[in-house]
Amino acid sequence: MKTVVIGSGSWGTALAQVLCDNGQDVILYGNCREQIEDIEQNHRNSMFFEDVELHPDLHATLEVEVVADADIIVLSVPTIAIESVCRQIDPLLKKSVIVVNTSKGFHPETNERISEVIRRFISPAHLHSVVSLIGPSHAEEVVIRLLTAICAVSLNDDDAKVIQELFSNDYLRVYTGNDEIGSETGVALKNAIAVASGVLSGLGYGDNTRAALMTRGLAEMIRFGVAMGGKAETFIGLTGIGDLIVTCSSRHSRNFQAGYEIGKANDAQAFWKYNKKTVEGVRTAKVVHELAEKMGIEMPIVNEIYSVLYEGKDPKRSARDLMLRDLKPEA
Ligand SMILES: NC(=O)C1=CN([C@@H]2O[C@H](COP(=O)(O)OP(=O)(O)OC[C@H]3O[C@@H](n4cnc5c(N)ncnc54)[C@H](OP(=O)(O)O)[C@@H]3O)[C@@H](O)[C@H]2O)C=CC1
Ligand SMILES: O=C(CO)COP(=O)(O)O
Repeated sequence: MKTVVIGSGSWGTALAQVLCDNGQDVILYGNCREQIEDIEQNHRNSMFFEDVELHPDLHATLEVEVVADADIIVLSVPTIAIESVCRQIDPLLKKSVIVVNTSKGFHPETNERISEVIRRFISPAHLHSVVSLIGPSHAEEVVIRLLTAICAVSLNDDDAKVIQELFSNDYLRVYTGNDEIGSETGVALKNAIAVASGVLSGLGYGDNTRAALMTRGLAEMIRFGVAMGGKAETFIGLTGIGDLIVTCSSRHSRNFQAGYEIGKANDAQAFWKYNKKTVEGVRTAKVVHELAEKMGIEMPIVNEIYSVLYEGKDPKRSARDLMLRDLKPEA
């Protein structure tokens, strides 16, 4: 089976290397010449992994036509690019493929989950199924083969198993799941909570604060995910609490890092002016804030991070307002 990974950024490179390690037929497609040439000529992707030497059999190309004879297509681009990539590849496909989504977030305008976007823009004749391969997995650690566990989530159980077997090895353990709504809302929302975690650290708060944020953030993730149609128990798995833990407490997380800078400056202006990295939680905070307001779901942390990012609210005041909300039981 031939796999094409689309997106030569950090996650696409790390996942393509996993498949090389597993002896699979894989090629990485990207639209950035510098990244592709670096991989092909130097076995490195220095823009993302400074000193990591990549698998010698990892090949990368600027030619999107490689998707034509693929059996499996892995999408590793930011959520804002998912629609355009699907539109670009659909006319090129010659087989019915499994599309593996690895992005975490929602469509920036329609607020759809990413599996829904893929089903809308890849024609049924070309789409065998969608599998989301998601969970706690910083690319910086997977690329140096540190032990990691994630989940292949799909409405098609057989294809979830295909993807599980394709990617599993002695450093990457892949579970399967079928709660697409719960898992995809979980991995999206944890990014917004991770921005808040960074803000609180940047403001100088400590471990107690982070534990409180993660616990109450999880409560919001469950409330929102269940209202969208997901199962509560999914949120105590890898695509819920697992991904929340790794993103809220890791120096690798770009969501955490962005929040940290905002907290340190006690202001989000510099983030909007200078950030060039993929920080999915920022858009997710907006999508979830809007959806939750429409559906009447109580999301105090997401609403505060939305106010900091989009309404210029002072982060310190946001933290204080969260502490001084009406007192209530923990539920
Ligand atoms: N990094 C990680 O540890 C993990 C990331 N994810 C998720 O994976 C998704 C991708 O993130 P990540 O790899 O980190 O992001 P990066 O910013 O590291 O890389 C994104 C890559 O996608 C490329 N790209 C953007 N638009 C297109 C397009 N239209 N066609 C082809 N390539 C395109 C970018 O190219 P260019 O540089 O030219 O813009 C870049 O190479 C996100 O949703 C993220 O949440 C999930 C798990 C782990
Ligand atoms: O999703 C991730 C880890 O599971 C990556 O997190 P960041 O996008 O915050 O770096």
